[in-house]
Amino acid sequence: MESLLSLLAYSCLLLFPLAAFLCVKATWRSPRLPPGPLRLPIIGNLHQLGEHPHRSLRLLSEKYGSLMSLKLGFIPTIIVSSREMASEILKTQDLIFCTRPPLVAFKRLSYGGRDMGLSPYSEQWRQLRKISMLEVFSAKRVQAFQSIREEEVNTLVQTLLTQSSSGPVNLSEMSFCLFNNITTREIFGRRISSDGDCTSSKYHPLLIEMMSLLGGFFLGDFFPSMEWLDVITGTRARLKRSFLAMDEFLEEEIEKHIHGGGSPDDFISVLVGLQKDLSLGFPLTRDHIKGIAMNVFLGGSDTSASTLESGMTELMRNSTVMKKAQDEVRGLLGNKGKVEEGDIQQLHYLKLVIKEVLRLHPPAPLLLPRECMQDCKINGYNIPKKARVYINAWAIGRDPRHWQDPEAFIPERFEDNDINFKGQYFQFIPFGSGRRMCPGMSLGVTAAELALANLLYRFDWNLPSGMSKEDIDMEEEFGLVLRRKSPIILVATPTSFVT
Ligand code: HEM
Repeated sequence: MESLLSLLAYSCLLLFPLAAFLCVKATWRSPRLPPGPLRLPIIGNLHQLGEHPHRSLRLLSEKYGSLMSLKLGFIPTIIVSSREMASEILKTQDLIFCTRPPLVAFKRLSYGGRDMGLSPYSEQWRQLRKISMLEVFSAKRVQAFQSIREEEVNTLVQTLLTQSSSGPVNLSEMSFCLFNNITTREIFGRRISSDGDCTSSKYHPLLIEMMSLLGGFFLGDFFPSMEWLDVITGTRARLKRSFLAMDEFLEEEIEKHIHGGGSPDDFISVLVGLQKDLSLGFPLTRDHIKGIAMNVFLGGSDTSASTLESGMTELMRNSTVMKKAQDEVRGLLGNKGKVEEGDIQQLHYLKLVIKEVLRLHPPAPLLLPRECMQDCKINGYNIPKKARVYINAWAIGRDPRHWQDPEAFIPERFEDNDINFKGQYFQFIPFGSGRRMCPGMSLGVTAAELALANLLYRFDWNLPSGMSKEDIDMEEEFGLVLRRKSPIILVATPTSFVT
């Protein structure tokens, strides 16, 4: 009986994407579109809008305008694809839009609203964000982790030296491994895998599974009255299983820290220490600590890995840019042997390359969803309370009204202007903006810059034999975080600078 119900539920699920696709297509072609924002009677979720929702949504927005209003299941949903509208939502009316929707996975992974990244806006959330910004994500803490980043990048280089002699290397996997280790050392004071290899760690598949669940499809998110279907399809059980495995791991780590383990600077030590601080204004519970640790674990690895992976991919396609970036770092460092963080400030072109990577390949293409807290108007359009809001940073970064030759990889476009990704230039918002802006920006960018600089300084890079740059697969796989569909496999040749 149970398997029959599962079969029925899965058949329904298979029909949803089709229904969504047909509905979008049908309305798209309709000559009788209502004036104002487009209303599409669609069923399903963003993932059903085609394989690359950010791409499909851009096509739709080019046709119908920079603010689209959809009905996803029973949920009014707004998609914003212009700099002006993004500024309106993330700056002018940020207070109305700074909450997260109560998605099934968000509720579970936030410990029922006790974390920072996935919880709704509340006075308690405000306090938690304030404390985290001061104690966990501060410039002082970024500085304190310098040696972790340098050691881990050095481990990557050593792994590359060993593996490069026996053929092409999987740089996507290595980059994921690098940031996984940096992140876990920052949180727990220890890496969770052996040197250069994270695929053998039991937490590697867990992290992948959790990321997939975070960006995954739960019927309850679109048809709240049909949440029971997620039980039948098994997605709820999957979520519960992964959450409990992660929770057990976090519990063990916190216990170790309480009994003197970890390192004094790691996030868990800092948060456990803060529990004794009576001036916080609210009790910092173990669930809060686990919630923040979970945020960093999930938000810190994939995003930075995606930046490095996209960066190397673009450089392989653009040999002039690659040469210019390599000349810069090699010219500056000479025979020093390795790039350290103190050198990065002088690598101006490398910084432009990272900006261009984040413009064309923002690791979170639709940011994280927001929810409208009260009825309001955006540029004359009525937005209902509880509407779910996605900001298409991917499309905004490619908007021809603000970027010349937007699809081309040209780091020089950032040369003679102040445009940066710190949330003031709404044509370029890979980290979001406003109250919910990414707090890990400096941690992520500093590590990605250091890793890229070392890869360019210490190795020459080529495609595997028989492959030309036109063969590089630029397909991106959609999830909460953007990753390449095929890993980037390259031949690394150590230079004489390597020690
Ligand atoms: C290149 C690297 C990264 C990118 C592109 C990135 C991007 C983002 C984006 C787009 C958001 C949503 C912002 C919004 O809703 O307006 C976000 C939120 C967040 N990120 Fe990052 N991120 C990166 C690295 C990191 C790192 C390294 C950490 C932790 C160490 C981190 C932790 C978080 C957290 C906790 C939030 C939730 C903030 C909140 O809701 O208050 N991120 N990130």
